[in-house]
Amino acid sequence: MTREYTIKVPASSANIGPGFDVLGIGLNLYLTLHIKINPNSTTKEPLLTYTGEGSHNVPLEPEKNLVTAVALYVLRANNVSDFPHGTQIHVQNPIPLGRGLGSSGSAIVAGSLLGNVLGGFGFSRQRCLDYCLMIEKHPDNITASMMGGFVGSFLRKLNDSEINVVGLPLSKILPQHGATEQLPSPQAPKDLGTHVKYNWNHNIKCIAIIPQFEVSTEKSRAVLPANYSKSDVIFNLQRLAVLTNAVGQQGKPNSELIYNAMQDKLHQPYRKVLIPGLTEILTEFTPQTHPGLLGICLSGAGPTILCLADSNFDDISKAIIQRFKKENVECKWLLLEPAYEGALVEEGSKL
Ligand SMILES: Nc1ncnc2c1ncn2[C@@H]1O[C@H](COP(=O)(O)OP(=O)(O)O)[C@@H](O)[C@H]1O
Ligand SMILES: N[C@@H](CCOP(=O)(O)O)C(=O)O
Repeated sequence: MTREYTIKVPASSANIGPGFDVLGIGLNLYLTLHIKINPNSTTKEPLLTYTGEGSHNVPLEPEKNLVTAVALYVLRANNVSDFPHGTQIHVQNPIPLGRGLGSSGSAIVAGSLLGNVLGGFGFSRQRCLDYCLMIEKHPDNITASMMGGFVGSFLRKLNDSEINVVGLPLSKILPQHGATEQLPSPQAPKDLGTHVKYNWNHNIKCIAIIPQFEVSTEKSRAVLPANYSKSDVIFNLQRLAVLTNAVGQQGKPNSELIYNAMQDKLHQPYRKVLIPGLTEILTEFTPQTHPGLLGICLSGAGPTILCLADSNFDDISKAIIQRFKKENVECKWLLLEPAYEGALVEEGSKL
């Protein structure tokens, strides 16, 4: 019998200022997969189609495309060598690539859920997250996309053999396109990620101001220092602790508290070399200069700017877009809110 599924995975904004590699918010902008499996089909290769952001340059070969490569990894790690015959997958992607809105994290989460569905493994979301962590290594964006809401997460302490497995390069984890012989796919250790969901005041919306240029997460991590001073680490830890409570307080959000708790010394100052006007924008826009603004930070690895706000969304966005124009950077903007439920897998599809 033909089986059909839909997988919906939220975008994310990671870090939220002080929570580098720790905090993330799932956002209501969804990467969606429509899947149909016709077991009577003799077609061996899956048919992958794609619309939306990245449609001109995302590869469609199953071993090269990030979504299907991750699905294949999950299948092979669980002794299923290939996609079921007659698999069709249509990807609809509204998440801009390389902008700090977690496009790759969402693709990895979608891929792990796809592998789970195709293999009929019945894994929990927590277990699917283990496979994502094998690939993404930092938990903030994938945990937000998988679990939804405003989350804090860490990777648990690993023993020596687990360190060797989790530390494997992607070339030893993901299938290699065109390789005559595939290496065995390493099994993911269990319960790698631990997370908590914080409260969120539903009056707080998320404005994403999205520059029209890409910064790869890899490049944006490469500009960070190997070590930090004690005072900078303490600066972030103090704000992180306050922020996780401040945005969950009910009633009128406390803009002074949130704004100050979103300051960071661990990643944003170093990433200014990749994003024209970053430091100026983060300091010039405050709740005093722009009423309604509650806090401002770099979204993920950038270049998107995330503003938390409870009113005047249009004015705040247009002012930041104007400021970016001075740096010859064009932007678009989206008014988003947390995707409280996280990733969803439903029976039935539009294929
Ligand atoms: N839906 C998708 N399908 C396939 N590949 C994707 C998809 N989304 C993102 N990617 C891959 O991830 C890359 C962007 O990842 P990254 O540099 O981490 O930026 P981001 O901040 O958007 O996650 C893209 O260039 C592409 O290779
Ligand atoms: N903590 C990571 C988050 C990367 O998120 P992305 O949305 O840019 O993929 C980092 O800051 O490098």
